[in-house]
Amino acid sequence: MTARIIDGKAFAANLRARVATHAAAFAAAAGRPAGLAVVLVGEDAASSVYVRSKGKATREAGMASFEHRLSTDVSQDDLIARVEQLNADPAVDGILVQLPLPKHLDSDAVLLTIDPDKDVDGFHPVNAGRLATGLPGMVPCTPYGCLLLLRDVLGDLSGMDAVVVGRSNIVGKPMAALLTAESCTVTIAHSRTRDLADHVRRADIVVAAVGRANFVPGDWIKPGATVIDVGINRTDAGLVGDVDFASAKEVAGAITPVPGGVGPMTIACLLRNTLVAAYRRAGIAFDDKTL
Ligand SMILES: Nc1nc(=O)c2c([nH]1)NC[C@@H]1CN(c3ccc(C(=O)N[C@@H](CCC(=O)O)C(=O)O)cc3)C=[N+]21
Repeated sequence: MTARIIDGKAFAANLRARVATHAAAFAAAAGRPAGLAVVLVGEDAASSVYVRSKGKATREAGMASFEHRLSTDVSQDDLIARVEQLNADPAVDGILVQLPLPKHLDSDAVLLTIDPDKDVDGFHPVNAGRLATGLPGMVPCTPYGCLLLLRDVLGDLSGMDAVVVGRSNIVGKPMAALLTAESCTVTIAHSRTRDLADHVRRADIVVAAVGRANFVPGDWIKPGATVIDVGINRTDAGLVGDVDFASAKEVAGAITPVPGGVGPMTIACLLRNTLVAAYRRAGIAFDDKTL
């Protein structure tokens, strides 16, 4: 059996087009476009490219993009002052502080400063708590993008066995919370998990987010399972995921490629979250389940 390759790039393009339609309606209703502010500290080349492509996607969706570039040696106080300025700015609906930050900065303290209702990354502990308790809030972009792909492939996820490999606050933990809310039976596996292969072999859904190239081999995958690969690892062989794609695609029912899988969904969901934040802040009704 050879797996269906899940086209995250096409799905994300479709989602961005739908966001653009709603963003135009928002601008007409609110008398201003939805706005996303991205704060980039330092000159890291990869981050710079990434921030530029986010700005482009934001404008293409009919939203305002505000880029704030700060010097590598910016002080903690000055960075926090910048975030507070964006919290107070009525034209800004979403704030994203590009991670990782230079080592002299305390990213937890910076993330705590972001107004939770403008926290389009969903990284603020208030949003983690809202997600864990089923309250409306901002959901982290990458796990939400994974969920949209899973629903598209599988429909109702209720009762399925899911394994999330990786327990980060950015992907693993919120992914597990989302799958639990979909009534999956969720296992969170990590570097200390015993008999990891056995856990993965039981899973109808495998989400790999460990940050290690080709970490999950095909012979761990249950035949027909749906495999979502969150990893983006730069190797001599190019960009590869956390799943060994060549062997896994021979066993899985469906699998995301790297690149072209989860990555493009992350950006599309960032735009989606910015629109949701804009509607909530403006007090205009919007059914965010349609996005
Ligand atoms: N506050 C914050 N929020 C983030 O969401 C955030 C961040 N910081 N720091 C960096 C990481 C990385 N990240 C990616 C998003 C999309 C692709 C993406 O679209 N990748 C494409 C192309 C990859 C390529 O060719 O380089 C793909 O997978 O097909 C990659 C990486 C978001 N991040």
